[in-house]
Amino acid sequence: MKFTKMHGLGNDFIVVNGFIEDVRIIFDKAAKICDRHRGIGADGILLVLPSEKADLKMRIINSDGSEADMCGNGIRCFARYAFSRGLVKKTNMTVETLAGIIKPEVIVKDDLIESVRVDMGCYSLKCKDVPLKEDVKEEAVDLDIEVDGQGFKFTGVSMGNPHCVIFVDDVESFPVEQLGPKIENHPFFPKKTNVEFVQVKGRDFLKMRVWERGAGLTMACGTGACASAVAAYKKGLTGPKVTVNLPGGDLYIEVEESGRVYMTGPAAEVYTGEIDLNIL
Ligand SMILES: N[C@@H](CCC[C@H](N)C(=O)O)C(=O)O
Repeated sequence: MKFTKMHGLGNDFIVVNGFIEDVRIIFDKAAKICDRHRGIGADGILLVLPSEKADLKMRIINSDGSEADMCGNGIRCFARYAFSRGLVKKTNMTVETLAGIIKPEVIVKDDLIESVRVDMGCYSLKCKDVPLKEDVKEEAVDLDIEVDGQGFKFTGVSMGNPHCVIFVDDVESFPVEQLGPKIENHPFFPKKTNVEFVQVKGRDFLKMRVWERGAGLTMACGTGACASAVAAYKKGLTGPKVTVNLPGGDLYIEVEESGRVYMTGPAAEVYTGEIDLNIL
């Protein structure tokens, strides 16, 4: 199987072109392919597929083999891959995902791809959309959760995939690896959840670390950055446009009154390779 290794702020992916590869076997082998010691190694796999509803379809498989509805860093890599290989000829494209049609735009300057701006669709704070086990409130803002005997306030956000955003005083020293997996698997979240720990540094600046559903600690999460920006804005902690600083770098997020969210950031290609999946 031929593949391309890409990343968005260090959130890394194995991209496979489903127009030329038989991708069916990948679902069973995903965890082995993503293993950093015995496989290629990545936070996830992106499948490039034909679509009847959009220019292309993207499927996302987490490093534990589970399928995700959406991936923010992934869609920027996907758009760069599709544009640079001529699968889509225009800089604006539509991509079918399990979270609906997402619209990335490749930003080209001096013949080089500088960044990708993505219309991520609309967020939802409704408990049933996040989803939360119980429909406790009209909006999932400032709900209580207890882990390891400690209580936290969280905001549940759907960006097509589930997010639990927790504001903390000092994100650098926060025990993300200890509490992240417990919140990911907390009974509140029937489909599990991505978990963002966020420090407000200013009206237009957030610092965030993430524990991802199905992938654990990653250097960045695009949908997580969008969910954090939404939660901060809804709580009045920031304005609608923020830079979100993650361990892998910065993303720029804009939240519109309509609920539509835009994300801008880089996407990089690292190398192409070929692997015999029978040996895994
Ligand atoms: N890293 C991604 C999110 C990938 C999917 C996520 N782990 C899930 O299961 O929802 C991003 O950049 O958004």
